[in-house]
Amino acid sequence: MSKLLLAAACALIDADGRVLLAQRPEGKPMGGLWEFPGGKIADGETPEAALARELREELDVDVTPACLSPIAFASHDSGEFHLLMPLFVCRKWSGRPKPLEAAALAWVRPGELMSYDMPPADRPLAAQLRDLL
Ligand SMILES: Nc1nc2c([nH]c(=O)n2[C@@H]2O[C@H](COP(=O)(O)OP(=O)(O)OP(=O)(O)O)[C@@H](O)[C@H]2O)c(=O)[nH]1
Repeated sequence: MSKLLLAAACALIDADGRVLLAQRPEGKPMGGLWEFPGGKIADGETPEAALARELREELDVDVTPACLSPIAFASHDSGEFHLLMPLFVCRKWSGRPKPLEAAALAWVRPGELMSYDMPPADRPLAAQLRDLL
């Protein structure tokens, strides 16, 4: 098996039930694709702490671990590494999301999630999220 890569991702859900997607910048692997905000879990970090850090760095929003609910996970082999990534949902945060690292942000209705071009690991997650919301 390729090396395990641990990451964590979060679906922020707004009051209208829309999901926040972030577009990966061109020049990064999978540039241009739409993903859930998040990133790699550092050594010694919990998934929740990694997400709180990443959401602050990427979006300038603050979340508390108590507001993060895990709903699904991706287990996907890219050839180069095997990604293991829990997906959390979060309905309560502080701050207004800004694209500090993403090329763009989009608030997406659950029924439209599958029309966004996403990394392969995300497609089953998006389908589960759509069915859940
Ligand atoms: N954040 C995030 N990463 C994802 C998703 N789907 C997916 O395959 N990944 C992969 O998970 C890994 C971690 O993501 P990342 O590149 O955002 O992590 P990071 O911010 O720590 O990266 P960097 O510091 O190397 O730029 C990457 O290989 C990324 O391609 C997703 O929905 N959200």
